[in-house]
Amino acid sequence: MPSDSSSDKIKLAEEFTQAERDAVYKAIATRRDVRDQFLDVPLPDDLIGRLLGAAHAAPSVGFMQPWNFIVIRDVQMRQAAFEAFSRANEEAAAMFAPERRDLYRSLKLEGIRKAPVSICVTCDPQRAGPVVLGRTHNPRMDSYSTVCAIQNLWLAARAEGVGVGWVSIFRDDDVRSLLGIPERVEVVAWLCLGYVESLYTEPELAVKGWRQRLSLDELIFEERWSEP
Ligand SMILES: Cc1cc2c(cc1C)N(C[C@H](O)[C@H](O)[C@H](O)COP(=O)(O)O)c1[nH]c(=O)[nH]c(=O)c1N2
Repeated sequence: MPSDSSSDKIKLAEEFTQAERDAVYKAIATRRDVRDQFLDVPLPDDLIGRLLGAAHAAPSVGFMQPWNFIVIRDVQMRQAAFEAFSRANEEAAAMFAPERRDLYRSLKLEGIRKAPVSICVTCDPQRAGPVVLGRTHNPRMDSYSTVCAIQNLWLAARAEGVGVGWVSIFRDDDVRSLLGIPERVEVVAWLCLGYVESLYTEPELAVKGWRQRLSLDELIFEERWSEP
């Protein structure tokens, strides 16, 4: 006989039709990071609102909800962010071994000016006071929570036909001063959003020979860490 808790689980599974389950996995499998495929078409405010609603529904440590979302449409702001990216990207290129550098330089790693909207996602470590349920022994849990919000937004955007690109090639201070973000607040992500003409079916970095997807089987351990 199944225990009460396992029959409850089975009931919960019935709340999604097979088509709804398929849709969730489809969004996960076909979500891509978008750099260059953005269309010059504005995103409606209500759509942006739904995406932010999805982000705000994310789990967070101690229900801290440490995120803020700075919505940036202004062309000059996006141009300034692009210039900050370009400076950081030059520094980044120099860090790769010479044989990788040309390939690195050939990659398009942002869509800041092409995408009509950027959203900077931040994390306020003071949102819920000095002691937070679940964060007592690892303060990074607030950043992890914010990343959960970003992933929710990213998947919801895929279902809405909106591309998202995460740009992290910035000096932190450049983004902070551009957007007036206080020192205590962490800059977690600069996201570029827009309708897209098409999406890669595989990660663009894999298609362009930068790095391939790892085998999942090799990443799963049974019971204990067991590196070969
Ligand atoms: C935290 C973080 C930061 C970045 C990224 C992702 C994440 C999670 N990615 C996107 C990344 O390259 C991409 O997710 C992988 O290559 C896998 O491709 P898909 O997302 O499956 O298309 C990314 N891409 C890019 O072109 N410029 C960037 O600065 C970043 N930064």
